[in-house]
Amino acid sequence: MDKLQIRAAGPLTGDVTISGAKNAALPILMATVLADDEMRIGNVPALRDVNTSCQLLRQLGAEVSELKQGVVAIRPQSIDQYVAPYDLVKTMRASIMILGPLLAKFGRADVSLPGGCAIGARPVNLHIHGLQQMGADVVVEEGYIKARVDGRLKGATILMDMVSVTGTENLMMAAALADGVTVIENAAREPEVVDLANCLNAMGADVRGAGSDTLEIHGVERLSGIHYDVMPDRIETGTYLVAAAATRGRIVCRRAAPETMDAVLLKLEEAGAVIERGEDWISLDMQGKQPKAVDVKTAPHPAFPTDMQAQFCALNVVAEGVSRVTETIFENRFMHIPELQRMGASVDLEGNTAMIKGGARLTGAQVMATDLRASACLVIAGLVAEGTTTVDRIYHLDRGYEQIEAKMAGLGADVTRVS
Ligand SMILES: CC(=O)N[C@H]1[C@@H](OP(=O)(O)OP(=O)(O)OC[C@H]2O[C@@H](n3ccc(=O)[nH]c3=O)[C@H](O)[C@@H]2O)O[C@H](CO)[C@@H](O)[C@@H]1O
Ligand SMILES: C=C(OP(=O)(O)O)C(=O)O
Repeated sequence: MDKLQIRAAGPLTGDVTISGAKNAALPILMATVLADDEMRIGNVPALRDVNTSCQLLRQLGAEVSELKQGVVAIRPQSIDQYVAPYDLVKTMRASIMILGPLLAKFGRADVSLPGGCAIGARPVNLHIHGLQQMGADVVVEEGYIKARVDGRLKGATILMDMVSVTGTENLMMAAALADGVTVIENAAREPEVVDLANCLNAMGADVRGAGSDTLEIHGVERLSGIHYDVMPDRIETGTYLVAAAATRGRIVCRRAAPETMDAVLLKLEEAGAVIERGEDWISLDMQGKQPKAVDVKTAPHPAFPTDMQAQFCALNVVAEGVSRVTETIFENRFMHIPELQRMGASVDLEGNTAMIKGGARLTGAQVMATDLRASACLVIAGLVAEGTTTVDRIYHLDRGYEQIEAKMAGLGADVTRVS
């Protein structure tokens, strides 16, 4: 199993090119099922989850090209299977987003229940309930969600009990081909939801209100194949910016989407970073100074994203001062804390809050990645620790960071992959 070895190499400096967003690419790949002809998706990151999605589409019978220079072509016309099996779904929770498109287009879908994962239980009751409100017959049997509808789904008014990103996306995709108008209230406002809505609209859908908490989707009878480029990854961008801040560095993120990152950029400024931004770039300069500790509380967009919480824990551990990091989205998203403690971090966990005493002198250790962003947190800690840090189980990292060693090397970091 691959591991990453990290040795401190001073402040990160230079330019890094940001990849397409995992969390936008995955729903958009699932949305290709809805099209009547070929879809070409660009700016697709070469990630394990993207491979899994392509494998899933192939399993359904779609013709899927190899990913070349960020472009994948998908011909959904040959789909003749409607089952997302456990073996694929267990490796990628986002597979649940095949449920809405398959059901809307073909009237049937059997999708394995994703089950819990390291960061929490992550139920999918809101996805199921919304489809039932649109007239689907849904049962959970033998570990599978089995959904059927005779003819088209029907437009409905759906109030989401909680803000759910993939829940909103699943129902938006289903509603795109439904008969009538669907209103989704308390919808997620994440930029990736907007990117999916833009893609659907370019295919001929009529989705209104994306980016607000109320979506109105006027169902259409057919959607066509188009070329669509996925938005830049705001979490990857944030991760490199935090890594630069922790090492007192100075970097520029190219092909980024600054307008999607307000909460994170504000926190970095509070930590003492000088941030500048253009249309598609963000620069960060710590001017050689130690970062200041910042309090963080995660919440749905536009508040601070849970997918950046672990990276800010690493920053706060080496920053000046004390901080509180509160996680409100997932019940078990502090698996990185015990690993940071093994490297010398001073952190007390009290319920959903980490109380962090900054200024730690971290030392390299063997640590275990338990989920995607926890892995990124440990890489950042390794960049400032004395000695060698070995991060095990980096298959988590490969779900979300394209060519992390090469990108880190381009910024002067000493990060190598060992088998
Ligand atoms: C592929 C993708 O886009 N993943 C992102 C997506 O995950 P995902 O869409 O799975 O996360 P949700 O927004 O659905 O989860 C938010 C909260 O709602 C709860 N919930 C959700 C659905 C449901 O049916 N019932 C329920 O109770 C969850 O357990 C969680 O506590 O949004 C998360 C929150 O920003 C991010 O961390 C993930 O990176
Ligand atoms: C939790 C994440 O992803 P997923 O929903 O795919 O597990 C993430 O991107 O941090």
